[in-house]
Amino acid sequence: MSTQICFVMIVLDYDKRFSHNMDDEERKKRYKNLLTLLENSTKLSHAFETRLKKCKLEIIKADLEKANKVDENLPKTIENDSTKDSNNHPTEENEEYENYYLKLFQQPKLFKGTLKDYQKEGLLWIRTLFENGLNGILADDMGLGKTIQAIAFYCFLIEMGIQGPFLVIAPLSTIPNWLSEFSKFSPQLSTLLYHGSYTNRNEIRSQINVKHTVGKFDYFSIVITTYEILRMDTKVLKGYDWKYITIDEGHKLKNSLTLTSRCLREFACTNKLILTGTPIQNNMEELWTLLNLLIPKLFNDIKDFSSWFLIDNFHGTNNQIIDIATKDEVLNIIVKILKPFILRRQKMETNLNLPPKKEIVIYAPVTEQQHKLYMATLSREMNILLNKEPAIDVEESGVRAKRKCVESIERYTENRVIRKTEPEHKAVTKDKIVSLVLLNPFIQLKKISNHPYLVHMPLSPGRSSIHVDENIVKASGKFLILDAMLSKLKLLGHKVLLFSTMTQLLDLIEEFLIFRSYEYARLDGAMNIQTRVDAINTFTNDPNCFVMLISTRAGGLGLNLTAADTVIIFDSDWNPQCDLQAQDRCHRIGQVKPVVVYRLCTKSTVDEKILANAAAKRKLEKIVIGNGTFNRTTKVNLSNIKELMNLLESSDYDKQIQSNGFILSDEELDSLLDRSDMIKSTPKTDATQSAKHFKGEHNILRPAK
Ligand SMILES: Nc1ncnc2c1ncn2[C@@H]1O[C@H](COP(=O)(O)OP(=O)(O)OP(=O)(O)O)[C@@H](O)[C@H]1O
Repeated sequence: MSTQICFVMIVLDYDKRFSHNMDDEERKKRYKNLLTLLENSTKLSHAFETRLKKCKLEIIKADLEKANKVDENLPKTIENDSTKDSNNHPTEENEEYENYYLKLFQQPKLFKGTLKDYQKEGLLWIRTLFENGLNGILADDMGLGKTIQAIAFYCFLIEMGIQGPFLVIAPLSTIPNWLSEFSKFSPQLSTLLYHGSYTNRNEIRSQINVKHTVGKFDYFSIVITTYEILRMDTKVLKGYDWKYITIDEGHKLKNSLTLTSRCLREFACTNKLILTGTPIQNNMEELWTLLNLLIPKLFNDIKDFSSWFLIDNFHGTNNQIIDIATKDEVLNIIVKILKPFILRRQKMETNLNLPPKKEIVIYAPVTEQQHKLYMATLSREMNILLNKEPAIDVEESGVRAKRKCVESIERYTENRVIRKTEPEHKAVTKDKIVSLVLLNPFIQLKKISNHPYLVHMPLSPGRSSIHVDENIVKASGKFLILDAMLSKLKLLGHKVLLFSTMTQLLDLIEEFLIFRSYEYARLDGAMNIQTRVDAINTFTNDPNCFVMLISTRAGGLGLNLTAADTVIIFDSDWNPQCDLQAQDRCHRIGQVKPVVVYRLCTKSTVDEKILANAAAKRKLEKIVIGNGTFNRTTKVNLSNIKELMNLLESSDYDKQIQSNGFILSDEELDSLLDRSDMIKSTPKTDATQSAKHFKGEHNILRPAK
């Protein structure tokens, strides 16, 4: 049965089930759209896959020829394509035939590195879309070199005589990385950072249309700017005739109503590439937003998309989710439609041989102070919360309350929900400050689960700064665990990335690190580009710099921090993709040691709720893009119940550990920090390149003898 007939049958079935929600006209229109999408997508997928197979075959042949072992049995072609090529490409009877496909797979000369094979495939994919007048989402796992593939594509464009101007839009935190990757991998190309004050930007603009020459090619600088500047300067920037726009960390566009999405829509440039390691963050609408921006003709109606895709609620049981996902095979069809426009390779599918990574959840105990504040928040006992009752004063646990939390809650937090919420109660006394967020008790509970000082901060006598002594550790279960872990991690020579969603908490951890005399660097949203670069350089190059404190939202994107081999997620983000972004800062190309991610969670508190919510949210990503859905080798069948169940049941963590008391025993600590299981399985770091990569597949392509 042809795909189309099969599809029509599915559609008819679908028609019956959902007819009650739509009028006839509307329904017909949507099915027609879906049909057209599927048809176009299938053609495009086929075109790319055929091209890729031919390239691979020619590489193998060239490789074998070089080794003087030409195999007579090798087929001349792998597809029974006609000798005519509608795109005017050389055909197999043409002498240039082999060279053509070999060249297709060569990296541009202006690119001064060595692309890995999967990156060459990526380049070919971007090129195939471009040559078909289409755009796409390069969604490779974080750290596989999306930046490099985009840079190589700019090199390719310039070598093709396309002069630009070209634009890269990226979050501020990834700008230093773009600049350094351009200068490392295409040092001959000129880039222009479009950033700074109004006057600065005015000056920079005069250089956008200045031509440069490299070899025999003329081109304009590659302009690099941030989302923020794009929003501020849309009017002027849309006036340029951009030939290619790359949007880094595209998941930040979130929905079509965001200012950045709307600004981007005003740009005339049709050729765009979105880079994101986490294409599905919360729901399918976000993915649609990206596709609508890139291919508005195909993905033009959000209602279509949401009417086909009915499984955005992932809080049901796995069986319920599977029921919805397999009904009408809609999921399978949607995936086929999306396939040509999304390329995603996961680390384990590449031949990079990255060292292993494991993730351990550590359940921290609740201290007495935390418990009292937590219970008081739940029952809204104002006396206790306002610290009018000596029983919960920090002095109770032996701490002499002394110092002051200077800043108000709003300044500290990056969570939008919190930012909007004014603290309902705030009282500063001689020796402490009490800050309560009673309008949203959930936030207050989250703070208490992390550290009670976020609610009750002791002040230094006569000074407006926090008082730090042993109690900064004793007051919080997570700090007790952190303290024990850090001293051993330091002894063992590890370097640590420590993430938190709250900058107020980072302040507190910073006080603790100073108290314990650990050297550290810090990266948060309030820092400018240069301070960020300095912090990254210090952490990377100074062997004594032990910890890098990073705010999850501001510093989790696009950074390369492979000097660390340990990640501590002090408090989890509501969006699990943010934590995944965070941990992949050090599990990426360049990492030579096994990586362990420790996620701290305070037992029996909202922390557990956040983790459960994160697990539910990841189900969407698991079944839509999990297990190689958008690579070019796996043939996933998302109507297969068993496959779906396996995906849904796959655990997000390798191990869960619960501390039995307030102090970790030596054995507990040793078992927590033990990496011997990983060292044994650490693969060689030198990945084998070139055509050897394809030889496994070569056997599959060979006709049976
Ligand atoms: N072919 C290559 N040769 C040498 N280094 C490489 C190559 N490809 C990638 N790298 C290095 O690997 C690291 C990760 O690459 P990059 O930052 O581009 O990943 P990414 O996929 O964009 O990650 P993220 O999603 O986190 O932004 C960088 O340090 C980069 O220089």
